[in-house]
Amino acid sequence: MSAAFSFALTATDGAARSGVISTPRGEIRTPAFMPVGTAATVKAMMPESVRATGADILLGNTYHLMLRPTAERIARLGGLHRFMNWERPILTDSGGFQVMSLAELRKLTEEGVTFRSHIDGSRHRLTPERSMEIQKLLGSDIVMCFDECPALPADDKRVAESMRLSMRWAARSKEAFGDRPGHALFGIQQGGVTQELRAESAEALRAIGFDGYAIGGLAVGEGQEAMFGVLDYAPGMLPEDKPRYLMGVGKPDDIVGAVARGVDMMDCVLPSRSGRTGQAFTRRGTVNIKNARHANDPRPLDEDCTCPACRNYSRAYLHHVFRAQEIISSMLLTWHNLHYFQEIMGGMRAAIAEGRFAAWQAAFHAGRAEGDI
Ligand SMILES: CNc1nc2cc3c(=O)[nH]c(N)nc3c(CCN)c2[nH]1
Repeated sequence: MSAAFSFALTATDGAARSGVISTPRGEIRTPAFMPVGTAATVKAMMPESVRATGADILLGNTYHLMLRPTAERIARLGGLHRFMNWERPILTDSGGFQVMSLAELRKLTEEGVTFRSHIDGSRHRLTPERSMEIQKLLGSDIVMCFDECPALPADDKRVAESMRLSMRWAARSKEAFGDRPGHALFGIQQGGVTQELRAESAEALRAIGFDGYAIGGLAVGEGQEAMFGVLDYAPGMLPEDKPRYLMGVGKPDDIVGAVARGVDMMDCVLPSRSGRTGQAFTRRGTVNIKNARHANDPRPLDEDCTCPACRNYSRAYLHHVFRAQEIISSMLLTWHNLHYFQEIMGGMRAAIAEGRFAAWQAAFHAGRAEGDI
């Protein structure tokens, strides 16, 4: 177990990279997909099941945990790892994005954001300093700077002002984070879809200096083409020897396209949230299990999948328990989706290490139907 936080690049293939992030709580194989455990749980999954899917790290959220059960209570109970029985690495987001998308009566100033809880209407304030304090109380291994992610559509002036505010907040986050061996602080690049603003943001973050660099401000409705357009240049603006984390992405083909452009880490609620709404991702395309055509189908979701849902259950069964709103429906579909997402990551890691990523990417796309299967 290393006492420090470090990143080792082990292979590159075109712009794609594979490597290992070492932390005191274990290693993270990159490219990595992080399941989202917003309220100290990956919904419908036991932590040991999350590990069984192949996840090395999961994500928690400052915003949700500060409101309920509060960071102070989690700290008193031994920190987030003990609290949720996940002893491997945890990355926590800093709260700014969630405040803007969830909270009510938000007020944004240079100091930070004041808002009312979407749970009980209580008043709260988040600043770079308070966000660092909360993430320290939680005990997360990778801490995110407190930033603002502008909602689209936004004109260049608004995006530039927002990015520059986030860069001032990044400096305050770094100052407040202090020197914490074994813990990492990641800066977050902003700048919308404007290359000059992305470059200005990358330079500002480099000057401050971080253990890793996230690409924020994307997957907010710009669409895959515009997102890939930014990813054609943004990862290369960030330090080559540090992890690059694309926030909030994405569908399987988004993830593959992002890794092809140099991204090392991603997180997304899609596999878990879709699992609860009856949508299963497979190598041949998407299965909407509530569709009547699955009612009598004895086959598994995916004959080539080794997850518990595909090994032991038919589409007919999954169709039945979804329609009956049985709890096992969310459990099985979430497990399958997270297993499949980790299979994609494992396939890419091996392909990059062996210099055959282009062939792997072609095979990935060849097997997929556009619509539902
Ligand atoms: C789903 N799309 C999406 N875009 C994001 C951008 C940021 C972003 O720009 N900043 C932060 N702090 N988080 C973001 C998140 C949350 C990641 N769990 C995003 N999610």
